[in-house]
Amino acid sequence: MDSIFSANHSSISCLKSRFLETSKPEISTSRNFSSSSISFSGPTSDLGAGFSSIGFSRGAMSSGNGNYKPKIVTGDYGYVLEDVPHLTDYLPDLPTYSNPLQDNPAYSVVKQYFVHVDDTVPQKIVVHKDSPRGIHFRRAGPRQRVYFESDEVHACIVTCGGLCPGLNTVIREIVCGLYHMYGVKRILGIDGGYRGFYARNTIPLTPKVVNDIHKRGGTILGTSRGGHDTSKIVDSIQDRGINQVYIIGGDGTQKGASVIFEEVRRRGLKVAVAGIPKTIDNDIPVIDKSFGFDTAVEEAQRAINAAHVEAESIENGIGLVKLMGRYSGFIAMHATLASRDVDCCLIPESPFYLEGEGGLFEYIEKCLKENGHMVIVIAEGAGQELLTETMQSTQQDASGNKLLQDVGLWISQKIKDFFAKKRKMTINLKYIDPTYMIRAVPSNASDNVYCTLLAQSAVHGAMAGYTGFTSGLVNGRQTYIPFHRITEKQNKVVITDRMWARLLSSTNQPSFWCHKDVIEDKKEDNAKIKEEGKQESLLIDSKKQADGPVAKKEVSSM
Ligand SMILES: Nc1ncnc2c1ncn2[C@@H]1O[C@H](COP(=O)(O)OP(=O)(O)O)[C@@H](O)[C@H]1O
Ligand SMILES: O=P(O)(O)OC[C@H]1O[C@](O)(COP(=O)(O)O)[C@@H](O)[C@@H]1O
Ligand SMILES: [Mg+2]
Repeated sequence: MDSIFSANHSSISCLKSRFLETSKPEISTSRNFSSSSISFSGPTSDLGAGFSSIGFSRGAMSSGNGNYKPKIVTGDYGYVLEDVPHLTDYLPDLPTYSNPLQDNPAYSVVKQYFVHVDDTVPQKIVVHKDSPRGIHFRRAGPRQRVYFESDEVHACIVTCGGLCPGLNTVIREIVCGLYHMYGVKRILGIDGGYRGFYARNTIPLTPKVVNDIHKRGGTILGTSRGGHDTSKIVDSIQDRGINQVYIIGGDGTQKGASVIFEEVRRRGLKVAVAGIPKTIDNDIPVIDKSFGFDTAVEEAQRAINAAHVEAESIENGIGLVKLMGRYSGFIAMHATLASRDVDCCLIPESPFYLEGEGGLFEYIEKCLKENGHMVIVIAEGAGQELLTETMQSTQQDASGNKLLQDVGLWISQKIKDFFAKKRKMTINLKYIDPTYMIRAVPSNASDNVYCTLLAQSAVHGAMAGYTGFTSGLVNGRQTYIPFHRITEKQNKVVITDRMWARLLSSTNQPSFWCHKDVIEDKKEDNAKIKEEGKQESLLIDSKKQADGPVAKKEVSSM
């Protein structure tokens, strides 16, 4: 549990009711439809027996989360479900329909068509005998009852932010999923990212239109940064009569999706807002990994191979490859681990230094002496703190992301200068920058399968009336994750984790860490783990307090 979680006792609303997905949700919570301070409690159809829900407020919400109060359900043994919003949270009287998948010949052999409403997926799977069961997310998949009739649905899809392999596959599978599984015929593509909602024409999408697009890189819808104007976007959604919005994009995009959801809810619209997380940098938290990441790592191998061939063919050859990773070095780390030809991997999370004992130059010299060549992989965000003040950029892109200087060029120059001036040694450095090549390719086979699952999960979720969620893989299972969990922080390589140790032992590079730093960091980690444990018990205690005698009576009357 995050330390920024703080219980808000006044917003606690108890809800105990046996769930039956076949029945219309019973609403037993207080709701305030006109204001944004709704105390969210899930539709009873989505709560398992014996669980209760509790409204929580976050002390520090990331931008785009407005007044949203996380929807928390607690159970025995420290079980916590971070649930996603549902349309019935603010539109309690929505009718339900039986899921058309029941009549779909493709699914007729499936033993169990529908995901059990009680199915949730744990965030932590490594546990001890006495560990509380911890945080869970709702399992994704088709539900027995849906909240939209097929011909009522008017869906739209938008792609935002930087490119990533697999965008077209996700678009294709949303269209085909809606069309073939749910009989939805009206699907629009929004042209060129968020601003396309109000500044461009739309693109009608059918299975025929999207049939072959997964074989192409990029996004057939186009993308952009900036241009998020919430009221214009929601006006456009309302004016066009759109009632399902599929938003594919990274952390910035999901923040944008979160404020769209807030505005839709404030206006009381029957519009499901579903996110599909996209990030080549793999910097979105909670999920196992992002789609396109494997493809990018695979594509990076080509650049690393080229660097290796160049380096080993010439005396004192150094092959330097710059890979993407603004704040997170996952691509560089995985590409290095996959390649085995890399002697040094530099990422934003692991500060390094150039000169002196244990520094980069000393290590390069050692590699050249021992092997006659070496390969270095550097993530674009690595070593930014080493650039001189004049080199450090204050510029931002249209979305407000910091624009980085080319660390690859900078470090190439530094290495050349050092060996020429200080060692009077001739080195041959070849700098390869495949940045855009690794994200402009079509997704590989495993990413295609992953994209399909993410897209279909999003479709099942929206049809089932869930909203304000991102579809994501958690411990190998498809889940629905509330937006705030995706946007509140960035996923980063933890250099005190075993994965980074594996990398260090594979490259034999220096850690650039002194013993004291390691101890300090471990202390910090332990303190964090303790704090997390404390927060989880706090959540459960306040839940028990909130239940009190009234809740007990409700339980016994079930
Ligand atoms: N805090 C935010 N609130 C609303 N919209 C945002 C926010 N941050 C980014 N966006 C919008 O999301 C879109 C994509 O963001 P960007 O950071 O460029 O890419 P990514 O989603 O891949 O991280 C842009 O159109 C941007 O305007
Ligand atoms: O030149 P662009 O399109 O701004 O993209 C460059 C940036 O995009 C990224 O791939 C990440 O982009 P997103 O945040 O859109 O996922 C970074 O690694 C890189 O710095
Ligand atoms: Mg981003």
